[in-house]
Amino acid sequence: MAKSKPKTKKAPRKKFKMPNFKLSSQQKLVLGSFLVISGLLICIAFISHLFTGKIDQSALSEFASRHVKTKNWLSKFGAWLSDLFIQRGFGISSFIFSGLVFLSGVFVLMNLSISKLRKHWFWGIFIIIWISILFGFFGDKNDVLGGTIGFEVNSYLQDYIGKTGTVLLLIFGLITYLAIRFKVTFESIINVFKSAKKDISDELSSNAENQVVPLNNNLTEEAEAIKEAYKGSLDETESKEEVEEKVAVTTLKPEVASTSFEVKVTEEESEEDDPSLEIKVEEVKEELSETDNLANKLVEDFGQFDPTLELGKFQFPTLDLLKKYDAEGIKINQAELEENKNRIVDTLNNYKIGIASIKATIGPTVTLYEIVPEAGIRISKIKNLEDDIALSLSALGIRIIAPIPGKGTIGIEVPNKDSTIVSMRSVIASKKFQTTDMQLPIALGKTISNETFVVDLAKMPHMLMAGATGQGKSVGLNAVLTSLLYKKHPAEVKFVLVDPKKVELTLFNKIERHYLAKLPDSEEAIITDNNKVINTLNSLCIEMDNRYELLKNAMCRNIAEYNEKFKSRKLNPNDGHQFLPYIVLVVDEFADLIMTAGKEVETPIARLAQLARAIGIHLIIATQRPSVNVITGIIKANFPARIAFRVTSKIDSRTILDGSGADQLIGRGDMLYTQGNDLIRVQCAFVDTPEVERITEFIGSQKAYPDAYLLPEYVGEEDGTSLDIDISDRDKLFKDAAVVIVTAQQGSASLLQRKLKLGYNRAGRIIDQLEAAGIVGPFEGSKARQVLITDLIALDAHLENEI
Ligand SMILES: Nc1ncnc2c1ncn2[C@@H]1O[C@H](COP(=O)(O)OP(=O)(O)OP(=O)(O)O)[C@@H](O)[C@H]1O
Repeated sequence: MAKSKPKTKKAPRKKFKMPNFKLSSQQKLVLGSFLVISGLLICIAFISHLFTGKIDQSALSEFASRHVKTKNWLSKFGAWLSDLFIQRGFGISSFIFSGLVFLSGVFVLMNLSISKLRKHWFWGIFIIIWISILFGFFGDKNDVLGGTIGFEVNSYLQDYIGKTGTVLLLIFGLITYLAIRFKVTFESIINVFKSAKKDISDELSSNAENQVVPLNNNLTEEAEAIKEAYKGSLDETESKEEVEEKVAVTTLKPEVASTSFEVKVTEEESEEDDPSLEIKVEEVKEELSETDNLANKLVEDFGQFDPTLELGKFQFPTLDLLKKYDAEGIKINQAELEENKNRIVDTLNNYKIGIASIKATIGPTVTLYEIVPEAGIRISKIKNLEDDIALSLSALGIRIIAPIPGKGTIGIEVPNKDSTIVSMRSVIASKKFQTTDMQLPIALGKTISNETFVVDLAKMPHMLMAGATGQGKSVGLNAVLTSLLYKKHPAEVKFVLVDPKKVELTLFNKIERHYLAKLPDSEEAIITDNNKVINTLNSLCIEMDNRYELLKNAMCRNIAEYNEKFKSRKLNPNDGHQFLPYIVLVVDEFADLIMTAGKEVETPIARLAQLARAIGIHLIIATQRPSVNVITGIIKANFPARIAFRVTSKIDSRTILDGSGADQLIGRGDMLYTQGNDLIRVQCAFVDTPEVERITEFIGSQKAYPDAYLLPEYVGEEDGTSLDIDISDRDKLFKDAAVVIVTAQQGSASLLQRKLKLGYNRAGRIIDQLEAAGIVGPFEGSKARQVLITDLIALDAHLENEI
């Protein structure tokens, strides 16, 4: 048996996407029953046409007249429809059409797979046409069997390929239908013939055997009974032999049946062996839980939760707010290239280093010369010549990468005489940034091969940025913030900005109510006072703990999963669940902060850096002095993504990058980026203050939220309330807390934490005060405390009695 070729993997076919209009259960019932009834009516009209079609023919010409009567069981409409489909269309195969309409109704009613229905329709129409052509072959023009279309197609085919050609085409059509629709193969046809042959021969032989069986001796009890019965009803003329023969046939019947069963089994076996047969895997529907059902219903009724709805009309900043620079686009200076190449080759030759080949890649600020040294040259020898090469090229910022990872060449980066500005506009407009599906995409600039460099802050998950003064840090921070403003809706991301220099980030004040987060009692969202930073950082830690609690309750592992679940309405807002925006904490001049606040800042920063990645809080820390007492081991360990602008010493470079290189950069946004392994040289995108101003103004002039995003309140240990039960010493939020607890009838500290955005300690203290006031019962282990007041009226009365 010829083996069919192993199937090669098909390239994924682009699936036709149906427009996504979902029907509610009620709409499905209406549409489904409409289709089922239509299918039946069409069928009735067609059947009637077989009897009344001829009579109705004349009436059809005066169809519009009300007085003209038709005989069709569905009257004029039925007569018209059947004439259209059967007489002028496809003949009697049109019945299949009514079947397809009926089937569609059943599919809609029973909520079956649309793709299967599509298959039924495709093959249904195929067979309608095929049958119509087949009957058209034999019939005449007005024949009900083939219809006009069948006849016309036939005569067309016969004009071009003759009768024989038409017959062969029909046979081919049938084979195609059987092969694809019913998975018939050549082998299976042969098997059918074989089994039929076997069947017949078996039957013949068994018949022959029957005749020689000595009936009288072998009759079973059952046979005896039948024999008796036959005897009773025996016609006088029937002989005894005849009766016995009948009985023998009856008793032998099971044997014949078992033979045919055997044939069936062999058929099945041959099917199993057949390699061309595809196995169909039944899709098993996942059982939905009660909450899933509710969520599905809510989504069906209201659609997915849209966090952007409150600012539904929000418009993202347009590209024309960003400046276009003249000096954009790489210009190739052939003379410079040639000159540098000759110098590199000469310098290396002076040290007896031969070069096999050299290649140049021109970037916005530096050109990378990749050389392949001749065999036998030690790489370290070239690496040691860094200064000599720099001297001979009389250029700053030469960096030697020996070898370039994964390439087997040695790279020498030489700054271009005229560098080109990488504008923010060009990177934002790039396809890479526009089409990215990253969660927090940041267009940092362009690489040496002039590709836009986009990274995902959510994956980093935190970023450390260092560089000497005036080398492009602030511009870098602005580039990061601008990227996010161009890609994220105010509902999706919030910034916490810490700016001890007081001037760098002030422009972002305009978007306070859109994008910024702040402490409830602070006036300014941008934090310039170092003491306030401590509160904010601790508040972020509380927010982190709260978010972890929410994620734990929702059984999600990260913020993306949680938000997805919330959007599909599987989380109940009454349980404190809400859509969680990403929070990006930007700290400029971190060194200054460490100097003034020291450990108090370091601890929460380290906590956030260690834990906050899963719950969507990301840190960006910038510093001028990347010395070891600023970037401590614990901070460094949690900031795998680092950006180094030009630094003044090799030691600084080592602190920030764990290697040299940053000291050889040329400044003005020239930077090295690492995410733990390779160093990538990137020219940072340039965004000027007026551009940032235009963007913030554009956003700030639009409708905003009533307030900035409020972080949970943090009460420093020293100004916290004591556990005293004295009424005057109660927490400020005591009454609010009592209302929350009584309304929810649930005495738990975590409820207070969520509803009032409190830290754990403060919520715990309030619960103790509530207990002392007789509002909640005593601590009951893992269970929530009992609430002793039943409603708000009783609560008011209770509190008044106290005074
Ligand atoms: N990506 C860039 N492309 C071109 N020029 C740049 C780029 N980044 C910075 N510059 C130039 O360098 C100057 C200083 O940049 P920036 O203000 O960002 O430095 P800085 O590192 O923040 O300094 P400081 O720490 O003192 O605030 C800018 O005014 C600009 O002229």
